[in-house]
Amino acid sequence: MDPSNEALAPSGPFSPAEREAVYRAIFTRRDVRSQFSPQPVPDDVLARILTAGHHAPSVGFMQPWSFLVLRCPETRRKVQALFEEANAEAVAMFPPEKQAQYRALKLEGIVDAPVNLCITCDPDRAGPVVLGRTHDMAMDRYSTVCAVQNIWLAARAEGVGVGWVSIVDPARLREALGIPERVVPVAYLCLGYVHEAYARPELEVKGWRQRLPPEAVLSFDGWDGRQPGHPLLAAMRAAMGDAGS
Ligand SMILES: Cc1cc2c(cc1C)N(C[C@H](O)[C@H](O)[C@H](O)COP(=O)(O)O)c1[nH]c(=O)[nH]c(=O)c1N2
Repeated sequence: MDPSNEALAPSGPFSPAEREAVYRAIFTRRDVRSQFSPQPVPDDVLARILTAGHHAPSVGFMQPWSFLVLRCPETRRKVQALFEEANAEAVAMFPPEKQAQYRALKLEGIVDAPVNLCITCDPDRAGPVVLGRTHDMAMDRYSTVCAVQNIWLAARAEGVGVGWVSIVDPARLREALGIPERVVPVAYLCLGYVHEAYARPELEVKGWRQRLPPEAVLSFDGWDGRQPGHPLLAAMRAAMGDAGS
């Protein structure tokens, strides 16, 4: 018998209530920009959230992430200034008729949120040849994003909102935080307790963009395999209706 079999543990479905809780976290998770309470996020709560991140899947079990916890107001003000600069460039990239709407959006909560996280990816964490990264070097970044998603969902369950800010020049962010050249800043997140949040994405509420219907994202047996009458589409539509977001 394979001795590693002894490490197996039962892995059946969750109870209905547990399953509901997981889906509730998924469907009520929001990108938060404006509703942060200044109430500090205690270390034990942050530890649970970060541990969820550290238990994400990763290519070759590489665990390429680092979690930089940023509480110092001065550091966050520096990043806020980087955002302001990048955002002024960003607005000019949109068609003229979208620029006023873009300007009216609040796209970060860097100093409003009591804690920020910068989540980085170290491509050298597990040596030059990594199981599973042999044919696509981007797999380490994808793994880091899995950690981000775990953090986002765990935070939701804790009543902590998360906002991802990507309107920052990555090289300047690296410099501001003393991140080595080889390390990639993947995500900059603002975290804080929230007492209310949008039921649907804020960009949808504010008319920027709508959630796509299932037929826009589903195909069968290849890229072009559209099947408009497929029962999976109707079932997904119903599930999206139940999710209400
Ligand atoms: C990689 C990445 C990067 C960003 C985002 C998300 C992700 C995944 N989002 C949040 C984004 O706008 C939001 O997720 C969608 O609008 C959907 O809304 P919910 O997350 O469902 O609330 C985001 N939001 C924002 O206000 N400023 C930003 O710079 C970014 N950047």
